[in-house]
Amino acid sequence: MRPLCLDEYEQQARAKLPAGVFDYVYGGSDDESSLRDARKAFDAWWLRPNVLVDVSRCDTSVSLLGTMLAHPLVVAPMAYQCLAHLEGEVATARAAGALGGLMTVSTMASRTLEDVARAATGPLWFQVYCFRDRAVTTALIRRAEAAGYRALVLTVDTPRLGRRMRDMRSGFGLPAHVRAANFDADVSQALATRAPGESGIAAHASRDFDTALTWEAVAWVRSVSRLPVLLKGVLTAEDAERAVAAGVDGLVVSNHGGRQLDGALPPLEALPEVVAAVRGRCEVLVDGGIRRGTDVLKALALGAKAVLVGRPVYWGLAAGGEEGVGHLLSLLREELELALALSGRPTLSALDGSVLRRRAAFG
Ligand SMILES: Cc1cc2nc3c(=O)[nH]c(=O)nc-3n(C[C@H](O)[C@H](O)[C@H](O)COP(=O)(O)O)c2cc1C
Ligand SMILES: CC(C)CC(=O)C(=O)O
Repeated sequence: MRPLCLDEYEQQARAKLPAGVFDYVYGGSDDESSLRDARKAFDAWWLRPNVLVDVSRCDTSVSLLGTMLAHPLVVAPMAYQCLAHLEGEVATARAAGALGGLMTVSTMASRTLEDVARAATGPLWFQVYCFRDRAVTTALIRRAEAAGYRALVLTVDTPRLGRRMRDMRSGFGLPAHVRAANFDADVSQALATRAPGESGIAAHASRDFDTALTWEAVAWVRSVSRLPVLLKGVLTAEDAERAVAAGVDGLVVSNHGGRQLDGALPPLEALPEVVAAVRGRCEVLVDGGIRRGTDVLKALALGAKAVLVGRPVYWGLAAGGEEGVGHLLSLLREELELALALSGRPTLSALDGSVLRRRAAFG
């Protein structure tokens, strides 16, 4: 039977993918406590529905940085999607666009950013990792501009890679048929499978990622491109304040899916302080642990304009390629629409703190 919810896609993917690939996607860093807590944070809120509201039509559409979208479910940037399906990011882009949504394409995609743009049926953002060699980053940004990407998402929580023990144990790296498609072959060689004990992903990151990244990089990215810039990986009011002062167009409240600093607070928990600090001066999005329509509803009620969905998209891709991602995203969109109806809030703009009650008062 076709999966009925996102977690059922995870089960299918677990059965289908090689164990090392499943672990790379599923896993977090160290003890994986941030990975678990991201989910638990949603349970800290109950919903307060209003009844006898006309919910015969519920509207999930939203405008993000000037682009109208049919729903607020943005595909998170995720590397190496050919690990899950031969078409990789191209299949994901087609599925996201068909449903009227937006996809963020990773610097470390396994299809070239131009291939993804050619196949895409909807808007794309380009996720930027800053490399030690700024010329490499500049060249990627120029290519993204030429290919029609609409914004740059600068990931700021990965100056060094978190210690992902699953990948170390399996000696995880890219199999021969998957490559870092935006780069020359030497990068894919650095990423190749290793002996158990060492991760190829970590080896590559420590070779090429800029460990000296500071706020200067934000000004630099803004100076090299006229595209809107979002920062991904902000978790505090003080960093949000600095980001706004630096002129960013958006923030993604994120702890990188629990794959970087283990013990970092759940993004949902960080969201209110970031929203309060931003005071409407830029867009605020959130990711981490979104698995149900009611999770999306809670994130929006706490002030996010949209959410990014990570691992579930990988599971949809593994289970059924473009069709799998399309069905998975439509399940989540339908769950969100039903959650709006049953909470008596027929539009996203009707969502605010009044739909939430902190569960700490319970037991
Ligand atoms: C397999 C995998 C690859 C990822 N690759 C990237 C990446 O290339 N760039 C990036 O900024 N974030 C990357 N992330 C983090 C996601 O963009 C996102 O922050 C996180 O997965 C959200 O949590 P969720 O998986 O619970 O939805 C990756 C996550 C996973 C699971
Ligand atoms: C290339 C990797 C650093 C991609 C990533 O961000 C991740 O695996 O979490």
